[in-house]
Amino acid sequence: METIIEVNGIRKGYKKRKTKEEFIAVDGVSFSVGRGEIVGLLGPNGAGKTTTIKSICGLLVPDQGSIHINGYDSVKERNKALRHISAVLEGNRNVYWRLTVEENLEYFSGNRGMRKKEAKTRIDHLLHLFRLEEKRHEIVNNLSRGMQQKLAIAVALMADTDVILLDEPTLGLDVETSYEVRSLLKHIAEEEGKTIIISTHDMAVVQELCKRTVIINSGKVIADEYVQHLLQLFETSAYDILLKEPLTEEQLTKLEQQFPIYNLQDLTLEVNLEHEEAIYELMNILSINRTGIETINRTQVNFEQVFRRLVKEEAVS
Ligand SMILES: Nc1ncnc2c1ncn2[C@@H]1O[C@H](COP(=O)(O)OP(=O)(O)OP(=O)(O)O)[C@@H](O)[C@H]1O
Repeated sequence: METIIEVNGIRKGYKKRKTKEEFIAVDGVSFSVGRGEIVGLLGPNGAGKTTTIKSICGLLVPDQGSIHINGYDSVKERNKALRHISAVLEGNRNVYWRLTVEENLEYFSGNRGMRKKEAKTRIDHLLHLFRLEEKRHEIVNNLSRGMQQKLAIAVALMADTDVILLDEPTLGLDVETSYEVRSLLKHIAEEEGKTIIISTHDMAVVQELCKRTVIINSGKVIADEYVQHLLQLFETSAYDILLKEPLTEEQLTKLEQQFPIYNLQDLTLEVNLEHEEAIYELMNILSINRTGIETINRTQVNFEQVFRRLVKEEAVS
C-alpha cells in the first residue's frame, strides 16, 4: 500500500507558563498511514493525540522529527504538503459561524478553485448525503451541535483533499447523531477513497471504522496494530472468573506476580492466562485458602476492554 502520511520521531514540548519548565507532550512518535486507510489515534486524556493531529495539519511545528504528506515535508514544503489535508478539529474551527451552511460550502469550494457549476453539484450532493438540505440557508450559529459537526465534515469533503484528520468527531453528540456521523465517515472512506485519521475516545468509532489503531500513552506509541489482531490477542487469553469467596492478601499478591490482572471487583476477577495450563496454576493459588470458583468464562472482548488493558499494562511495566 502506498504510504501517504509518514510521521517520523516527532517530539513536542510545551513550556509551563509559570515555571518555564518544559513538558514533553509528544515524545518520539512515529507511524505511517497508507492511502485509503482509516486509522484510529487513541490514548487516555493528555496522551498527546491532539498535539499529534495538530502537528500533522501544520498548526504546530514539532521540535524534533519530521512529517511527510504525500512525500512533502510538512515544514520545509508546507504549502505543498498541506494541500493534501483537511482537518476537523474540536470546536468546529473549520466552519464560519456567521455564514450559512451553503455559504460555508461555497467558500471552501472557492478555496479549491472549483468552477461554479462543479461546486454547485458537489454542494447539492453533500447536503443530500449529510441530510442538511433543509438547513441550507441557516446560519451555522443556529444549528445544533450535531448538525455543526456534520457540516464541519462536509466542509472538509468540499475541500476534496486526499487526507481528512478528525479530532473527536463524535464528542458531545447524542446516540443517533453519533451513529449517523460514524455511518457517514464509513461511507466517505469506502466510496470516496479518503485517507482518514481519527483521534477519539469513542471505542465504537474504532471498532466500527478503523482497521488499524495507533495507541499513544504519555506521548509515546504503545501499540500500532490492526484492531482485529488486538481483539484476537486479548480474546484468546482473557478470562472472567467469578469466585465463591473473596481473595486473601496472600492470594492476590501471588496472582499478581504470575498473571496480569485486569480487574478485580468483589468476587469477579478478570485475568489474562497466556496458556490453558495457566488455569491450573491459578487454581493452585486459589486452593491456598480453598477459594472456590463459581464460574469461569473466556471473555468476549470488545475494543474498549482491549484499550483499557493495553494502557493499564503500559502503566504497570
Ligand atoms: N498549549 C499548551 N500548553 C501547555 N501544555 C499543553 C498545551 N497543549 C497541550 N498541552 C499538554 O500536553 C499534553 C498532551 O495534550 P493533548 O491535547 O495533545 O492530549 P490529548 O491526547 O489530545 O488529550 P485529550 O484526550 O484530553 O484531548 C497534556 O498534558 C496537555 O495538558
